[in-house]
Amino acid sequence: MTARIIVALDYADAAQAIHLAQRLDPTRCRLKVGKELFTASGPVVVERLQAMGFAVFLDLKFHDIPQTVARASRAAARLGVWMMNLHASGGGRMMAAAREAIDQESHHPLLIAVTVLTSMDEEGLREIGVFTSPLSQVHRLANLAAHSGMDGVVCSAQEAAVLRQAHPQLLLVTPGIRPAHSAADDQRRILTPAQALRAGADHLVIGRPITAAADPAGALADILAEMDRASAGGG
Ligand SMILES: O=C(O)c1cc(=O)[nH]c(=O)n1[C@@H]1O[C@H](COP(=O)(O)O)[C@@H](O)[C@H]1O
Repeated sequence: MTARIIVALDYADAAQAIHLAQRLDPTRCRLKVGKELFTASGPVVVERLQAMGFAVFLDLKFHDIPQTVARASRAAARLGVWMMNLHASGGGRMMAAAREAIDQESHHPLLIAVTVLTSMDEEGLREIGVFTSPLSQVHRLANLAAHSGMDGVVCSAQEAAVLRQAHPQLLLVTPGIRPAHSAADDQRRILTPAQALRAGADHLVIGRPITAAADPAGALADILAEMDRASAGGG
């Protein structure tokens, strides 16, 4: 159960991210460095977190022409990160180019494709010309990701059960996780940690419910306990 949680370090600078990391235990969670923190602090923050013993998910969601994404993916692999991601909607050629670039490196991060962002709903998809449900769009992009050599996909836990059946080999990384009674914030497709686990999620990305808590380590411990209960058949 332990390292299934990835804590999203959505901070404005390295000092705040390191401060939070110092309150967490690398045997009990992994950490995610996303666009805000990486843009502000660069690779140094990734290196510092790794030196503290944390496995790092570099969440830059690459989406560009195949050559640009391939070269960016190679740079991410050279940083030694555990996991990295790109947008499946960048297409099969883009994903395959990233796969090929990473395979040529000595260190191979897990390469994960984002399907439909958890902040999107059916109306949000319509706005961008996608006239189908989030579930069917997630399904379509997960199929493409699987055929393009991805190790896994990012999806909402609401879609995890269907994808678990269709793609037993794919890692399912699920943000949009909210313990019961916590605020949804800008997320639209959410589930609790226990529900996500039961749906077949491998890794749960959790930000504000941990980082905005008065006691982040305590909030993480509570979520891990809920997951333990769920996997024991309760919760
Ligand atoms: O790739 C991601 O990690 C991601 C994909 C997605 O569809 N939805 C999503 O929320 N995320 C990330 O997961 C984290 C969720 O944070 P909280 O909403 O604070 O738990 C943020 O860092 C998002 O960037």
